[in-house]
Amino acid sequence: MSHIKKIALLVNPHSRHGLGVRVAEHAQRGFANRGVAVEVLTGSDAVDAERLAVDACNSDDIDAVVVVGGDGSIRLALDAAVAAGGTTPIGVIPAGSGNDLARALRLPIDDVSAAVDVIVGGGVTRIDLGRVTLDGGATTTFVTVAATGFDADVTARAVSMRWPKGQSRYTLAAARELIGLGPRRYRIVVDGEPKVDADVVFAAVGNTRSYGGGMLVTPDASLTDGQLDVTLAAYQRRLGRITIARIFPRVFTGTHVEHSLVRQLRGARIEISAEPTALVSVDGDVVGSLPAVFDVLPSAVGVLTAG
Ligand SMILES: Nc1ncnc2c1ncn2[C@@H]1O[C@H](COP(=O)(O)OP(=O)(O)OP(=O)(O)O)[C@@H](O)[C@H]1O
Repeated sequence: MSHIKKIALLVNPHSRHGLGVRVAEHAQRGFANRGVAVEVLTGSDAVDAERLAVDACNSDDIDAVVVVGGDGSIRLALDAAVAAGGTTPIGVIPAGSGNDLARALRLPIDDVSAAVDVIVGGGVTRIDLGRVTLDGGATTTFVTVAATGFDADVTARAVSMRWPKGQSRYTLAAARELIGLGPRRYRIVVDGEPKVDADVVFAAVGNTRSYGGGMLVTPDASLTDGQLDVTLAAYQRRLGRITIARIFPRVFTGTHVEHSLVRQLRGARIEISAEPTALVSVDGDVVGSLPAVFDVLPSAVGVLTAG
């Protein structure tokens, strides 16, 4: 018998341009059919949604907080679970644009009934969270990938575009950002050891393998290893734009890491600075700029997964 008897369903009505509401109705029927009681929570904004999620995690009669939304909403619920002591498991009904956490955990995407089955099954995997500390001390957690430099510039541009949808939005945004591409001197320290002092195009710090809807930027990252994976691309003045234009599409398959200008690092604490500075985005939201420290909160929270 499942121990999931009552859930709080945290719905982001704005995820994937409003799709979240319909997905939530479908999920509610699924839970009702399986005898699980549902309390629907819809915040008036992201801050209100996180407050509701913390209250639900602290409530004795809620067995899990289930998110209907994308990675931004999931991060909000995971933060709430950590704030409430990290014992309430988080379920995921994917309804975002990217759904990269769901991909990493092999959760059903575009199959609400199957996602409900996973949640009712009650299996829990404890996962790591990433954390960014910006200059001045402000912190933000992330669940998928923190991007800096060219790929944060691409993210910033892509999220501001209404068209096209899906991965082609990133390709178009990348083409536009290539026009103004220049080198930045990056210094990267991994677990106290200086590793990089070079002209770099981008450095991404991954908790999951993919971001942006399956782009395998840190293809060997694991949610359960207590480490963060870094992928960076060196800048070569002569080859700059052409090389990046060649490397970038290979991110979709993860084969970019085989290119001689691309390097991978792994550690629990990554310090990155750049001259000139570069944007930092986490889970697809721009949060500030370098310098920043990226570290891991190992096994911080439980997510409902199959088996
Ligand atoms: N009730 C709410 N009202 C307004 N904003 C919300 C609410 N709940 C969550 N949000 C915010 O909306 C943003 C986007 O939501 P979400 O990640 O669910 O969808 P998405 O952007 O379509 O998907 P993805 O992150 O996979 O690209 C997140 O940053 C999240 O914090």
